[in-house]
Amino acid sequence: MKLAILGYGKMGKTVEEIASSRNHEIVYITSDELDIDQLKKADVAIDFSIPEAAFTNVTSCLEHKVSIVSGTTGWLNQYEEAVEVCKSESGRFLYASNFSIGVNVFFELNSHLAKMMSGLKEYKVKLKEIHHLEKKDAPSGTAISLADQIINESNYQTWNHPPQNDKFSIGIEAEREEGVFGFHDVIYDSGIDTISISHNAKSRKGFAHGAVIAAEWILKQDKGVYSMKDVLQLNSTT
Ligand SMILES: NC(=O)C1=CN([C@@H]2O[C@H](COP(=O)(O)OP(=O)(O)OC[C@H]3O[C@@H](n4cnc5c(N)ncnc54)[C@H](OP(=O)(O)O)[C@@H]3O)[C@@H](O)[C@H]2O)C=CC1
Ligand SMILES: O=C(O)C1=N[C@H](C(=O)O)C[C@H](O)C1
Repeated sequence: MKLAILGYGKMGKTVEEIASSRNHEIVYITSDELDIDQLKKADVAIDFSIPEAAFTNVTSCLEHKVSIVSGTTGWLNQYEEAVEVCKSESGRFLYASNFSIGVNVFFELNSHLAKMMSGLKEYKVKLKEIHHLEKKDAPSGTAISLADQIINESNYQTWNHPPQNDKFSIGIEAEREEGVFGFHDVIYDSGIDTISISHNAKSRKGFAHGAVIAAEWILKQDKGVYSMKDVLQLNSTT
């Protein structure tokens, strides 16, 4: 495939490495405002940029008939608007807060566990994420996805960062530590015991690999808005 990389930072460079190893042609790389003539050389673009640029990058791709896979976090207040642009432009758009296969398995576990725990009122859930010092947004997009999944399966109504003392809110703690690629912990605590599930990324390769797989996959699909669940077709028990 002919690939454009939007955002040539830590993730953009890892995407370049993985895409090249899978023999894809990288036709455009930018860390700045889009050059539309360059962008139009691509079949598909992968965006790992910054929260302030993601919406424009996504919608510009859709308007110029370039399929778009975005992993940038911190811009989801504009996600529904991007979905509308995708529909009106008859484009192909896939967003994921986390592209790694391991985290997508973890998402399935999280939903299943939330459903099991929803009747056990003695447990209170909280989330913890740890990332490297350069991360711009907090809490992480993945932590927000985990919280939204729990809300869908339980009586929790919202999430808070930093955590608040509210029984209907899921507290999310975010720590920043040098060299951490991405750690997420879902913790159910009672007076008797603690149950927790966690995911720890050992590098950025899993995120980039998932994004390249998603880009390969989306080019075979009809117009539409997709998620990693569509790509991976994980066999969920929920
Ligand atoms: N969904 C997932 O699986 C994952 C998502 N992420 C998310 O991806 C994003 C990027 O992460 P990361 O690579 O670590 O961050 P970096 O800060 O290393 O990279 C971001 C890059 O975007 C560039 N940029 C700035 N403005 C634009 C623009 N208008 N168009 C395109 N690029 C631009 C920056 O350039 P400059 O430095 O010159 O400003 C920088 O090179 C974050 O939101 C992060 O949370 C990260 C890992 C996995
Ligand atoms: O910024 C990062 O590094 C990461 N961001 C994503 C997020 O916000 O969830 C995914 C991953 O945890 C790494």
